[in-house]
Amino acid sequence: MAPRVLVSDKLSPTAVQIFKDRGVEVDYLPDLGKDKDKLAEVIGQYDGLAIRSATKVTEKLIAAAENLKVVGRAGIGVDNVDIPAASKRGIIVMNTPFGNSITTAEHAIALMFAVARQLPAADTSTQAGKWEKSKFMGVEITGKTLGVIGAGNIGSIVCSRAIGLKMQVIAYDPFLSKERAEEMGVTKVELDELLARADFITLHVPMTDKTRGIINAEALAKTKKGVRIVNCARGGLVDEAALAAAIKSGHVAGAGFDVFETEPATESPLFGLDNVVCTPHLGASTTEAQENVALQVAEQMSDYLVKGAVSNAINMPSITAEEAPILKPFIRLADVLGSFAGQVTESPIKSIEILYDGATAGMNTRALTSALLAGLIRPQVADVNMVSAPIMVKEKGIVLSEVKRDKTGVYDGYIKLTITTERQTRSVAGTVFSDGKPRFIQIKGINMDADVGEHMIYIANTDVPGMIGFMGTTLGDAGVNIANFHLGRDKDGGDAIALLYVDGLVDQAVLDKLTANEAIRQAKSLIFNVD
Ligand SMILES: NC(=O)c1ccc[n+]([C@@H]2O[C@H](COP(=O)([O-])OP(=O)(O)OC[C@H]3O[C@@H](n4cnc5c(N)ncnc54)[C@H](O)[C@@H]3O)[C@@H](O)[C@H]2O)c1
Ligand SMILES: O=C(O)[C@H](O)COP(=O)(O)O
Repeated sequence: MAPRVLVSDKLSPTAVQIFKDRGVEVDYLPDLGKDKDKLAEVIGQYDGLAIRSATKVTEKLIAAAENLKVVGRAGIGVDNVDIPAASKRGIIVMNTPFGNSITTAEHAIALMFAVARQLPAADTSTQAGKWEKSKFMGVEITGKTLGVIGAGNIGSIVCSRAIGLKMQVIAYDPFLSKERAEEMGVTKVELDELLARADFITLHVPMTDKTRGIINAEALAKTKKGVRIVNCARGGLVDEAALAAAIKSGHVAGAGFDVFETEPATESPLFGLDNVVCTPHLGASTTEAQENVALQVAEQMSDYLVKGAVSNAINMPSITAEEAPILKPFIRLADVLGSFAGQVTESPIKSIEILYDGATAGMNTRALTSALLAGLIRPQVADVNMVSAPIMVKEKGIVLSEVKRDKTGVYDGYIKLTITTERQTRSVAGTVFSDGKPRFIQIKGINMDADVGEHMIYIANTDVPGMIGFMGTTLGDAGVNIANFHLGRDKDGGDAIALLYVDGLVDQAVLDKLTANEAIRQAKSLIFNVD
């Protein structure tokens, strides 16, 4: 029987044709995404669901989706999909990472111009028969400083367009290396400097716990008087109420918003304010971008449903059916090693070296490297996947090297990741035991044997007596239950590390109590995907 796909948001007809051409039955019901009850009633009949941002793929919908195998997002952001819930049910979530980047960057530039020259208000006034020439005094863009928050796919295109407009471009992005910034012709700065210097600010970051409210009242207070702010990324990155207050006070001169805290946005503190230009999440809405993403999503979903090929999956590595059973646990290991390094590293990465020792050297190291890079970048870029991670690493100018060698030690095979940042070099190695589970076997050159839990604490300390007791008591007093406690120290006995497998996420206040002990240099809460 042919697989069945439901298209529940407005997609280019190209998608429907591709599904049909590839032997997939397709129902095109573009308004269904807005009716969650009706959608839940019918979703059980489908193998695939093709969406944009209107359909919310919630845990409840997934529970009703008995036959669903793949969700295809014709676009970039998958924040409307409950990925952990989908993963738990074995549903692959795919996106189309690059198809609408140019279009969205152009929309951000368009909003910047619209705000600089008050175009919508001037248009309304002129068409109303008024001729208010002196009311609509604008500002030039040439020579002004543009602060770009997030210099990834879209942000970097905005940078290049702004440079073409003769703007000075400064960028804040923890994952942007100085070399890549130089190559792009932009100056890498910290957030506070960007806020203080920018005449225009534009946001191009994903929505994560770190970026939610990145422009809040406190950040706005650090901006230059007369700043204009554009948000074409995700609603909630900017605190709309705080921005509205700053516009009313005259501190912020204008704002261009395509995305809102609640969408569809029927009300917002920004609505009705002078020199606020709003569009209804139109960033990706051009004929070209919609053709790109529709074509790509239909091809990817059909390839999966008909041939079992996986590409651009957020929650699943791309591997063939034959190699899957052997590779899968090592893919998990690679992801865990990358994720460990990504979570403990706080400065831009300059180079990555991956050593494949013994059995791992003979495996599909491309897939392993992609999984490792996805794990490494995920703490900064939530929507990264195995396909987009290597491209992102390349675009960021990070030097990547792989070394393969014959078995050298007691393990049949292991993977070692060494990353060099502007501040230090850090390494982590791991293997897979016969139970199929990943283990950390070395961190910073210190041997250990630690299994991987969903919630862990990493502690780096000086090797002095009493540390185990101190850690145990501090965590015990805070009600943190320790499932497993792994220790290691270097040969000379100077440095020690501990990896604790705990029952849940540990508050920063508890970690601060640990680092208050002068023997503890770093205490970090880590989360791993253990599915
Ligand atoms: N308005 C629209 O219709 C529309 C269309 C497409 C994409 N988007 C949104 O645009 C945003 C950017 O998309 P993209 O494809 O460029 O993503 P991307 O992953 O290529 O780039 C995001 C960049 O943000 C950086 N970053 C992550 N955390 C950061 C932080 N805390 N501070 C500063 N920088 C940080 C990353 O290092 C990365 O370089 C996403 O939120 C996406 O969902 C909106
Ligand atoms: O993340 C994206 O790709 C954009 O937000 C576009 O969303 P849309 O497909 O609903 O226009």
